[in-house]
Amino acid sequence: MTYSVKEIFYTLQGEGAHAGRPAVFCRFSGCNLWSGREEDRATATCRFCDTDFVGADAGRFTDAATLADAIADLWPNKTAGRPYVVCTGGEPLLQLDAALCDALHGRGFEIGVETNGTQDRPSGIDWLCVSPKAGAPLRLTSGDEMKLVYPQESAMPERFSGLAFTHFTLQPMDGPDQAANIQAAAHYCLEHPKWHLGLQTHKIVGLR
Ligand SMILES: C[S@@+](CC[C@H](N)C(=O)[O-])C[C@H]1O[C@@H](n2cnc3c(N)ncnc32)[C@H](O)[C@@H]1O
Ligand SMILES: Nc1nc2[nH]cc(C(=O)O)c2c(=O)[nH]1
Ligand code: SF4
Ligand SMILES: [Mg+2]
Repeated sequence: MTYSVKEIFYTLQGEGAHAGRPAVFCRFSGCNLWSGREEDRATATCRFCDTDFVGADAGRFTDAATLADAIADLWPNKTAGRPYVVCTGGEPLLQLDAALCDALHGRGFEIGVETNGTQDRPSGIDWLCVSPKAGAPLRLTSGDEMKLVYPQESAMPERFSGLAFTHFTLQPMDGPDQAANIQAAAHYCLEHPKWHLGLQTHKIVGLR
């Protein structure tokens, strides 16, 4: 298995129930719901993406051990705090497999994943965060966190609130309507306390 990786970086998890936790991010190249090209955005299945995942700027890794080593190299202090890696993208479940999970566990990492939920999961994921997209079939209907970007026509929270997740996070959509979306998401949570408001804190702090 060759892994195409856009970027690997150390930061704070900005989103969801683990917000504030130091983590190495591994952003895989490519997504099944958008090509990543601006000229395709208007006709893509997922049209609000805030991320550049085109190209393998960090490299093509021909085996799991080499990629796991590159991730482990960025963890700052090998003795304090459980090392945490967040696999994202693009769509990480197009590439993340059990061999890479094993290699990361072998280096002491706890493994978080950010996924659009359209692909099956390999074994070995410790924290699965699913973020469904309107118009894309949802295959992963259970996990640790449901993190819904709000609002999305035809993917409103009522559709997902009965699924088997431990945490339900409503994340306001960034873009031209961000201020209104934050207000609307906050009020939705007040009226539906199962859902917790989740802001993209790395953008506030100025971290990647
Ligand atoms: C860039 S995606 C990569 C992982 C995966 N493809 C997914 O969609 O979950 C990482 C997270 O950012 C969220 N996201 C993407 N664009 C956003 C935006 N404009 N506003 C708020 N959240 C956004 C996604 O829903 C997802 O939870
Ligand atoms: N700091 C930080 N936290 C994040 N949480 C999810 C992210 C993502 O793009 O998947 C992300 C990201 O891009 N940066
Ligand atoms: S599914 Fe995720 S990576 Fe793909 S376009 Fe949507 S937000 Fe971006
Ligand atoms: Mg991001």
